[in-house]
Amino acid sequence: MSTEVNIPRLDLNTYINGGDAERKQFSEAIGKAFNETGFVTITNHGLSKQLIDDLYTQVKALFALPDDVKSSYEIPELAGQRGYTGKGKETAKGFKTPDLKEFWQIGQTIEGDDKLKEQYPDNLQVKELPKFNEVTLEVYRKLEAAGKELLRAIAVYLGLDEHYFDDKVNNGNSILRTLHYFPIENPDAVPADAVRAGAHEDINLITLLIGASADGLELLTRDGKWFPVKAHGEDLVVNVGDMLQRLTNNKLKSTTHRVVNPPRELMKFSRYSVPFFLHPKSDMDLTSLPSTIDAEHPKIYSDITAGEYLDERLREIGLKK
Ligand SMILES: O=C(O)CCC(=O)C(=O)O
Ligand SMILES: [Fe+2]
Repeated sequence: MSTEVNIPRLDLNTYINGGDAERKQFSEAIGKAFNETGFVTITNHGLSKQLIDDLYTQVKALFALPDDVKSSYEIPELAGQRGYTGKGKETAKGFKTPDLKEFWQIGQTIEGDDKLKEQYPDNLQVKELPKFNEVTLEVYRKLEAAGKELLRAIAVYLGLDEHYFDDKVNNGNSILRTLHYFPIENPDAVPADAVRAGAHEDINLITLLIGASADGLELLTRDGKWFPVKAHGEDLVVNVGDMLQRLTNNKLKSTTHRVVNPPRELMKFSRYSVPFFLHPKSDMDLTSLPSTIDAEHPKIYSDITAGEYLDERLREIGLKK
C-alpha cells in the first residue's frame, strides 16, 4: 500500500552543501513529491534533538498551566494569531463541530528597523515560563531558515531563479503553532463527529511540522483514501499550502490532511505537535506564474495578494470576525 503514495525522505544538507548534481536531484525529488502527494519528510534540517526535546518540555509545561492563566493570554482582537486559543475555537472549513485542540501561536519578530514592525502584532510573552519564549524563538528562526532553503529548491524545480522567494519571505508573516490535542476522559461526552483536527488544507506557502508526539496525521490521496503520514525520529514533515498551490496553478498540491482520534482507550492521553506555517509578506502577489498556465492547464484562480487571502481564510475558520 505504501508504494502508491510518494512521501520521500530527503536530506536537506544535500541541497545546502551538496554539489550541483545532488542539489538538482533534491529539487527534482521535492518538486515531484509536491506535485504527486504534496508531502515530504526532511532530515538534517538544522534543529538538534536537544532543541526539539527542550521545545516539547516547554510546550507540555505551557498547556499544563491552569485554564485561567492560559485564558489571560487569549486576546480576541489578535484572531488567534498571537498567544493562546482555547478549546472549541477553531473549526475546519466546512465543519460545524470545532476541533479537539488548544494552541498557542508565535509570529514574526522583526530585528532592525523594517516598517513591517508596525504591521505585525507583538508576541505575547509567557510570564510563567521564560524559557518557553526563548526556545520557541530559536525554533522559529531555525524553521524559517530551513523553509527558505526548501523554497530555493522548489524555485529551481519551477524553473524560477533560485532566490525567487527570498525577499518575499524575508521578515514574512510566518506562524509557529504549538498544539495540544487535550485528553478526553469520557469520549461519550464530546460530539460524535468531533475530531482532533478536521480535514483541511493549510493556508500558507509550505508547512514544516516537528515530529508529532503520537500517530494520527493522515493525508487524502488522489484516489480519495486516507493515508497515515509517519516521520522517523526528529524528521520534519513538510507539505504544500494553498498559497503555493495558487501560485503554481495547482502544479504543486495543497493536500487535504487531518488528525484522527486515537482508539477510544487512548483518548485520555494528550497529543502534541508543532507546525510552522511559512507565510510570505502580505504584499506578495499570488497570481499564478505564467509558466504554470497553458492550454492543458487553464488559469484556475483569481489574482490576490497573500494578505488579502489570509484575511479571507481566517474568517472562514472562525478565528477572525
Ligand atoms: O498536529 C498535526 O500533526 C497536524 C496539525 C495541522 O495539520 C495543522 O495545525 O494545520
Ligand atoms: Fe494542517
